[in-house]
Amino acid sequence: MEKIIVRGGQRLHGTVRVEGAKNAVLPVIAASMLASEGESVITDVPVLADVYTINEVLRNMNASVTFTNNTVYVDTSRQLMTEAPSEYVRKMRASVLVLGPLLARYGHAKVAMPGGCAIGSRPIDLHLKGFEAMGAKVHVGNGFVELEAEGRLHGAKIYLDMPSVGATENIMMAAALAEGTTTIENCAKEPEIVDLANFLNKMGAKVVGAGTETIRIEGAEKLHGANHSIIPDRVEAGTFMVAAAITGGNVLIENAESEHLRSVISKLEEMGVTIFDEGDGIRVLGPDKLLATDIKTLPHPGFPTDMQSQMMALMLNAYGTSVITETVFENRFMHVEEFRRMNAKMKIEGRSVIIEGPGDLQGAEVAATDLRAAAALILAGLRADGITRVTDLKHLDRGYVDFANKLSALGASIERVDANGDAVNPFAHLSERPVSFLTYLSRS
Ligand SMILES: CC(=O)N[C@H]1[C@@H](OP(=O)(O)OP(=O)(O)OC[C@H]2O[C@@H](n3ccc(=O)[nH]c3=O)[C@H](O)[C@@H]2O)O[C@H](CO)[C@@H](O)[C@@H]1O
Ligand SMILES: C=C(OP(=O)(O)O)C(=O)O
Repeated sequence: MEKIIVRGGQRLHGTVRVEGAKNAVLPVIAASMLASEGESVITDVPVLADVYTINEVLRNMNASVTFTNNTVYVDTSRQLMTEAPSEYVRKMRASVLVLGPLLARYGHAKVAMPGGCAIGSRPIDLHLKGFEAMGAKVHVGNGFVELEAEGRLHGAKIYLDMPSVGATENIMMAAALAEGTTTIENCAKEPEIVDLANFLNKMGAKVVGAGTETIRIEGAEKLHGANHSIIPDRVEAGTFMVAAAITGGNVLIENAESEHLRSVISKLEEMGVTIFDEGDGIRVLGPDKLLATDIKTLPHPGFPTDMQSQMMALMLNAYGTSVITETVFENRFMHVEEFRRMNAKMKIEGRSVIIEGPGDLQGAEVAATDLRAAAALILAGLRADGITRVTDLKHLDRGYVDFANKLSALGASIERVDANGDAVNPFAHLSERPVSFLTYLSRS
């Protein structure tokens, strides 16, 4: 089994560049299926396992998809199949984002029902209620969800019980080809929602209000392919901010957008970290002594759940009592047990974790429980005494491009090795060799 081996104690310094956002590119590639003519050219695409998975989903439905040089070319002008291949859908929950585009374009869509995962049960009831309001019939059974509509979907007024990112995206995509106007109230306001709305508008849709709590979409009769570049990954940027902070380092994070990271920046500043905009990025200076703080995860612009475990690694090294409250996912504390293997002192109380710091973190063999936990354990290893070995790297590769090498370039003592202890770089030339990457992932 592959491992990342980290020797703690190096201060990070230098420059790192963040990639396009995973959580923006997946819905954008799904949305490209709405085009009945022309090619979509999507740039600044990160070379991630999830991108290969969504590309395979589309290819298996008869779309033409090419991924090279961080650019995805999608042509969906020929007739698509409306059932997504379960083999790939099961690898990634974001595959449910094909439902909205297929339903709107063909009046039919079928995918394997996504199950729960390591961070919670993750139902899709809000997506389905939205489709029903627009005229679709929903059948759930035998492990599948199937949607049918006679003729075009119609516009509807939809109120989301909670501002779900995926439901907002799916409904927005379906509404882009529906007859009439759809409003989504109490919708998600994440930067990735705005990026998707911008792409839809380039395809000929009329979407207004993205980034606020009400989005209005006037349906178009047809949409065409468009060129679009993906926004920077705010979670990758936040992860490198924590890497600089936890090691008392000095790192310039290029291509990071501070407007998307307000809540993270504010909490890091409370902990004593110095942060300022520089050029097209953010400079982060870690203090000698980190201070405790509290965070509560919330929908944007609140503190992102996708940064919760990385902040936990930081708080383990901060002076005082820190409390993390997770309100978005009911089960996103699996990494606590792994941190305990590293001698972390923390207590789970309901949806909160109480951390007494600074602990005396020691290197240990730990397993990634989800993709952000993978990064968080590596971050903890950067500061721990001795050697940390992190396994289950398939999670990491879903969301971080070349994480170990990027940290190594900043001065970390880190390497990725295979079962024989030989160095590996799974990302070398990947964009030219998607199939071998998928093979690699299924092995790791
Ligand atoms: C690919 C992608 O963009 N993933 C992100 C997206 O996931 P995702 O879109 O799955 O997250 P949601 O915003 O939908 O989920 C938020 C909460 O709403 C609940 N819920 C959601 C839909 C629904 O129909 N019913 C329901 O109850 C979920 O169980 C969860 O408790 O937003 C999450 C919250 O910021 C991030 O952690 C994920 O990284
Ligand atoms: C939870 C995440 O992603 P996904 O919704 O794709 O599982 C994440 O990016 O941290």
